[in-house]
Amino acid sequence: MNTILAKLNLTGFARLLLYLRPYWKGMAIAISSGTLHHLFAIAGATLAAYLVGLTAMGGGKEQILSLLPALVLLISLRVVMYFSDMWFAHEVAFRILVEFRIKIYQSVERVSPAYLLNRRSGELASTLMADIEVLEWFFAHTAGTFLVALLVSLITLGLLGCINWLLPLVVTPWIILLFSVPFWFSRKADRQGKDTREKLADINCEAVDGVQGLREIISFNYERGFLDRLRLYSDRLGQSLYFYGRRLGFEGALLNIFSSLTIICVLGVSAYLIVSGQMDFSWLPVTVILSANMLTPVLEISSMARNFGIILAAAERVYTVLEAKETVQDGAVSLPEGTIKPQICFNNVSFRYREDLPNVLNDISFSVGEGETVALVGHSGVGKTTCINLLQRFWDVNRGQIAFGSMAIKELPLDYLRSLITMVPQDIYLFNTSILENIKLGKQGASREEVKAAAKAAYIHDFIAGLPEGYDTIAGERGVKMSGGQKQRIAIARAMLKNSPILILDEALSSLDTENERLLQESIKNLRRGRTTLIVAHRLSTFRDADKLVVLKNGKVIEIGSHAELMEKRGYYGEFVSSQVAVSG
Ligand SMILES: Nc1ncnc2c1ncn2[C@@H]1O[C@H](COP(=O)(O)OP(=O)(O)OP(=O)(O)O)[C@@H](O)[C@H]1O
Repeated sequence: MNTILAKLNLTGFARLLLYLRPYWKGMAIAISSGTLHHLFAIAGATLAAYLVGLTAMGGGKEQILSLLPALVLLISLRVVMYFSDMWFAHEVAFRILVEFRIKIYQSVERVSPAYLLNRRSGELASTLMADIEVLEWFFAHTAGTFLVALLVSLITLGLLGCINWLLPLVVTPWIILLFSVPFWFSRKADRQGKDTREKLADINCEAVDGVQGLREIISFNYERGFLDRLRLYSDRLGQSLYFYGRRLGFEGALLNIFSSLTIICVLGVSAYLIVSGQMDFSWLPVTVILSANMLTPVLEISSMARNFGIILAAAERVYTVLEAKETVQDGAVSLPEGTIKPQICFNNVSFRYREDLPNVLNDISFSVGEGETVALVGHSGVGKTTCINLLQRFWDVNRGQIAFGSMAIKELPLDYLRSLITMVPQDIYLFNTSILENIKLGKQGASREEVKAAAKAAYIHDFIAGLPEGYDTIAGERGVKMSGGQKQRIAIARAMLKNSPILILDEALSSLDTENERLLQESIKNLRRGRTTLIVAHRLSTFRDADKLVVLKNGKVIEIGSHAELMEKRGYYGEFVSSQVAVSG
């Protein structure tokens, strides 16, 4: 759907309207109910006006009483139709918004993590929540209302024509004028709408930053500085909204003037028709009521159209996420024949993050044999994390190849590739659900017993069992209720359950206390058993334990060998270890 929309290059509203297609039945009911609601309202008011005219002209009591039930019926029908209009229009709108939210989330997943690295979480949150919310105006109150206004205007003009042909002739230009007012300012409205959405996203970004960095803000006494920033962004939003509101006010004033002039013209023409004997006086209230009621949906749509700028800007921001391009293409559709050898081979790999940036990796080659543990070693920024990003195909190499045995990873379906790899990152994310569910992320259908076995192997079972609610304890948002070491061991239990042949460990930079460190090392040892493991290593204890070390410098592999071999060589690695020992103490 997204690619079709992009190919057709349909602009703003036409693209939004395409999303209504699957809901055409609900929309048809909403539009019919909306039209009937307005028509019953007009008919009721017209009948009431006619009765007033009749009474003023000294009409018969029986005739007036005989028309009263019809008036009650029209008012009741109007209420029922209003209810049905609101119900169906909102039902359709909210179903589309749910679909949009899911689609956006799927799009973010599809293009992650490269996409997320270039965007602030507040900006994405703003699109996911606020921008989508704005689209509700369009789906619930604009698309159908526009058709209703058009239908009601045409029907009412016909009715006025039945009273006298001059009346629709006078009213039509005003209706066209009222419809067209928002379009006179559409360029300005689009520009202002875009600006306010951007300013709103900026302030959302700041707010999210403030919540995420609250600990730093408090511990560095940055409250005042942060509040100043927040005020600055609020002022910018306020200024943008001021200009937006000023235009809205001006358009609103024009709409008011034109609608008043419409009624005055109708009154003037009616007076002329009565004086010239072309219309009976009893029709005067009817013509006024008819034209006033006809203006209601027209003004509704014109008022809505004044917000088109914001709606379009929100829609554009939603499309930007929906149509974001994947950094890597999932070319392969079928699984490879035979089994994949869990042997990692980097063959002359070169890579840069962007065309305009220098290479991060330069012609690097190394391999990790089946069941072997290899540690990537080197100073900060040398490209260790980049290697593991490329292995998971978050980005594709610019030159060379990464393969499992002889099978290039590019030839594997992405889902399959990622099912072969388990990553234990530095920064562990625990969801705000039970510890059981958090561990089960590794294997969603796992039984309680399987989860317990994994937790035991990760040396975290005793800790969990000691909690008042055991495995059903809520881990807390971002896992705040646990220590760093405990979170890491939960992540290791997760990885145990996933049971993939290839393991990537991004070793945490900070050291743990002795007991936690011992438990962590034991659990990692269990996890590594029988798996091909690539570690981004920071600690000497990890370098020593690895079967092989790949030493990186300036994006190049400069030494490969075991700790003992490299120490004996007294080359770059020897110097690196000495610097590490010096730093640690
Ligand atoms: N998304 C990105 N866009 C542009 N440059 C990046 C990106 N990610 C990393 N880099 C750059 O690539 C280089 C290698 O980064 P990488 O994270 O791989 O280093 P590292 O060896 O893992 O460092 P550390 O030990 O500090 O984690 C660095 O110069 C970094 O600034």
